[in-house]
Amino acid sequence: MKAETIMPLYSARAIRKRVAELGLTITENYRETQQLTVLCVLKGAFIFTADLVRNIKVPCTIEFLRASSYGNMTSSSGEVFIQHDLDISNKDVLVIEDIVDSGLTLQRIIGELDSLGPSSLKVCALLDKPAARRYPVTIHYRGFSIQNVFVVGYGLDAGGKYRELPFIGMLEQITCSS
Ligand SMILES: O=P(O)(O)OC[C@H]1O[C@H](OP(=O)(O)OP(=O)(O)O)[C@H](O)[C@@H]1O
Ligand code: HPA
Ligand SMILES: [Mg+2]
Repeated sequence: MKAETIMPLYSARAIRKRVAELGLTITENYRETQQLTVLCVLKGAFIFTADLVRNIKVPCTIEFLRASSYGNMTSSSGEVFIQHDLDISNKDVLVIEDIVDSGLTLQRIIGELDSLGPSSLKVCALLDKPAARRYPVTIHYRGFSIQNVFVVGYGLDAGGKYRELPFIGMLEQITCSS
């Protein structure tokens, strides 16, 4: 029998502190911008985006894009399903991701958004897993760099579970004798 445990990695307090720092840096870098388009990548980035935008002191328009490739698995299916109804022509766009793992999702999103003619396109990711990267991508604002482990909480899921946790933890599967 398999059971799951979660080993805490970043507490709610540590996340709050880092999100505030990111907000300050982003505010500084966009201080001349009239209206920043913040693009939340659903579902994983919904909590991070909600917290981050309250730390960005520049007028924002919040938009959403749906990207999915993991489904119920802990490794990428290799295909990314993307859905949106964006009009970002001539807009300053900041893409918000919860995690960049293989890089496939972000690479596909950037390809799609580039074709829509934004005036600038940058990426903010809470978590970066550089050891897992297979598709090169640029992350302009990074919360934490983590090892090659599967993490959950603060928006991140495993098969749809654990998004609601206020902290980020490593998912561990243990085999129990029954
Ligand atoms: O760098 P990659 O290997 O592509 O992995 C990163 C992507 O995978 C997760 O999305 P997922 O497909 O699980 O959808 P979800 O956000 O709805 O959970 C995560 O939220 C990122 O968007
Ligand atoms: O480590 C992860 N956790 C949750 N979702 C993910 N999607 C890519 N990597 C991860
Ligand atoms: Mg997921």
